[in-house]
Amino acid sequence: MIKIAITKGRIEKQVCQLLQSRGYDMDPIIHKDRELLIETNDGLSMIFGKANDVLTFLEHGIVDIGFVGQDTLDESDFHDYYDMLDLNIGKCYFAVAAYPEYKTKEFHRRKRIASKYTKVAKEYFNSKQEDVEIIKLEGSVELGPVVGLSDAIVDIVETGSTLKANGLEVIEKISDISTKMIVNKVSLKFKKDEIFKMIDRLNGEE
Ligand SMILES: Nc1ncnc2c1ncn2[C@@H]1O[C@H](COP(=O)(O)OP(=O)(O)OP(=O)(O)O)[C@@H](O)[C@H]1O
Ligand SMILES: O=P(O)(O)OC[C@H]1O[C@H](OP(=O)(O)OP(=O)(O)O)[C@H](O)[C@@H]1O
Repeated sequence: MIKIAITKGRIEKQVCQLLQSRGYDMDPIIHKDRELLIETNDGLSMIFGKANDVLTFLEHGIVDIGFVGQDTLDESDFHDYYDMLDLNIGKCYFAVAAYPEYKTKEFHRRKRIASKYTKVAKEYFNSKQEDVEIIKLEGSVELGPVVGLSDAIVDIVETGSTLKANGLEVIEKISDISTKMIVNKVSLKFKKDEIFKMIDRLNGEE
């Protein structure tokens, strides 16, 4: 049996649809109610959790495979996994965003940057050799500039409509995000054939 953790929320449905389109029996998932662990008829055991918890389950060997966004991987300090496949879904990107005047404004103090992804934000501004103050927000990060808490934000942009609705714009794109299939290193040793079979199926090669 292959044990899988799928990130709940936005990408959950797309991952399940992809598995279904590649011939996996997703009926037990489609008809699930509030259950968090489901076993399918073709030997998959699936749990659904918050993005960071998917990494925790994989790190502790509870699951063999995780389906998780690159954003979560970028923000995490855990790197001891194999990044096996880009599913090409859940596509969006990290960007610095602010009011248009940010580009021409002169700052006589450290800029304040709000983000849910403080590690990504820190690394980005470090790479620019800019010393900024990073302020952690848990969500609705666009509020940072709107309420005057920060000069800019580092956040996920998909359609850009949240930025637009709040008068903000992309100042600079940082990096692309999509959903990845990651694998526990020990699992790849002991369940190599099953895992590669799944990769082939997801690649449409079987
Ligand atoms: N517009 C988007 N905003 C945020 N995440 C997106 C977007 N589009 C795709 N994603 C991907 O979906 C994943 C899950 O996002 P989702 O918003 O469902 O959960 P979350 O980030 O844990 O937020 P919440 O705390 O609201 O549950 C993200 O990690 C990212 O990889
Ligand atoms: O470019 P868009 O298509 O508008 O998508 C981007 C928005 O979606 C995400 O927020 P989410 O809805 O997950 O809520 P949150 O801000 O509370 O995390 C992200 O943080 C942006 O706010």
